[in-house]
Amino acid sequence: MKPFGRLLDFDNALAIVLNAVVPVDTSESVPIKNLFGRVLAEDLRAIMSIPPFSRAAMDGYAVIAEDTFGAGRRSPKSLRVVDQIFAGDAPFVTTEKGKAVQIATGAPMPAGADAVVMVEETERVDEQVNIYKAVYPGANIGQAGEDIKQGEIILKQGTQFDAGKIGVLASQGFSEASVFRKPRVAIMPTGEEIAPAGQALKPGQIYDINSHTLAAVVGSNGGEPVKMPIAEDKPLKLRTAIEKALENDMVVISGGSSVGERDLMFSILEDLGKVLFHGIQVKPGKPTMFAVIDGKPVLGMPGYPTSCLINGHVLLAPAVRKMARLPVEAKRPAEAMLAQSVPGSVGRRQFLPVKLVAGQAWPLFKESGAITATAEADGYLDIPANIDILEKGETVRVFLFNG
Ligand SMILES: Nc1nc2c(c(=O)[nH]1)N[C@H]1C(S)=C(S)[C@@H](COP(=O)(O)OP(=O)(O)OC[C@H]3O[C@@H](n4cnc5c(N)ncnc54)[C@H](O)[C@@H]3O)O[C@H]1N2
Ligand code: MOO
Repeated sequence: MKPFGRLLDFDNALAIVLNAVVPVDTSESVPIKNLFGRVLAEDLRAIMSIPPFSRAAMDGYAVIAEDTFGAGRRSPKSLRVVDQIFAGDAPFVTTEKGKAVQIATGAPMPAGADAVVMVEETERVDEQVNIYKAVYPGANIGQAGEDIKQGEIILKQGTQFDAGKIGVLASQGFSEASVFRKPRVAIMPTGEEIAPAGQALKPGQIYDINSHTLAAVVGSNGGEPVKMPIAEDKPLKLRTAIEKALENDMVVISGGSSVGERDLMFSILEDLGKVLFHGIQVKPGKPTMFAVIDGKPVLGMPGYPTSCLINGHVLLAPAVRKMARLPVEAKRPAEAMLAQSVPGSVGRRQFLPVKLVAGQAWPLFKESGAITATAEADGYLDIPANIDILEKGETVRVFLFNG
């Protein structure tokens, strides 16, 4: 058994982890339908202006604005309708003074016309149209290049695709983009007592929770979770499993991080590489450890599901985001009133899951082994190490898991 020794404070632990992870620098081409959330690997320039041609922004009549000057409800201007253009038609008709062309929203403007009168402001009488409202030049027209100009950078390297940015890409007729490869994060559960779903439990066994919660954290922060088989707590087996997992960009191990007889992780990691810390002044998550092996980061998470998941949010997620080239998540805390008093954990900074109900924060922590606390939680309180008690009714800041 190996005691922890000196515990590191959380900010230092996070800094060590972030310092050791490197952003991926290889890219791949991904079809547009799979681009949501991906990170663009190069600056993208417009190959065409959008709209590519000036087009009607309203259904109505394309006119020479001057012909409508002075038009009013009681003094309409009458123009001769010479043609009709639908969206998708090639622009061929020309408008001359005294003439109008019936036009649909999105149809190319006929040469000569410089405005569109909305159909609501007109009355059609056979070949004539009465215009009841004057329009200024440019009225109700989407000008060519008004949205995007050919040659300009439309999306910068490092942009994360959301719905709007996918739309900008689509405007150019691009069906794929070059994005950074997702960092592959191997997730390795350990322990004789852990069984995979679908397998009957032997006495003393429980189903694997951590590899699934960690995979969700990795996936939602731009990484690709690579699930490894559950490793037995035997030195040789663990060592071989870790070596295999190191084929990926990062390895996250759950369990065996504490100081029990079978908690072998520290000595194996120290043997394979360098353990940079073991033990953080946080609750939950004290036994968390971090090593670097052949330049690859290896994070050892506590086996307890709540400890593992909370530290997944606060320690693993920022590391994955950095590797995936995503911005540091700007945590916007929501203010709430504490619904129950909470004892501090003197000497350990506490990340306490809470549920928000009508502006009140309800503490949910049960014990480190319970998974339901994090399932019900909207976020967590970040309680400093020197707090003895947080009183009911105090205003607290809740860091939302999806905020
Ligand atoms: N003498 C001490 N004992 C413990 C200390 C300590 O400081 N001194 N720290 C405690 C704290 S705090 C934590 S947290 C746990 C962490 O222990 P380990 O990381 O070594 O994890 P295990 O012992 O392997 O497992 C703990 C618990 O979690 C269950 N588990 C493990 N993996 C999974 C999984 N993939 N899915 C679901 N549940 C899992 C495991 O069965 C155990 O019940 O140590 C305390 N002990
Ligand atoms: O540090 Mo442990 O993770 O409190 O349960």
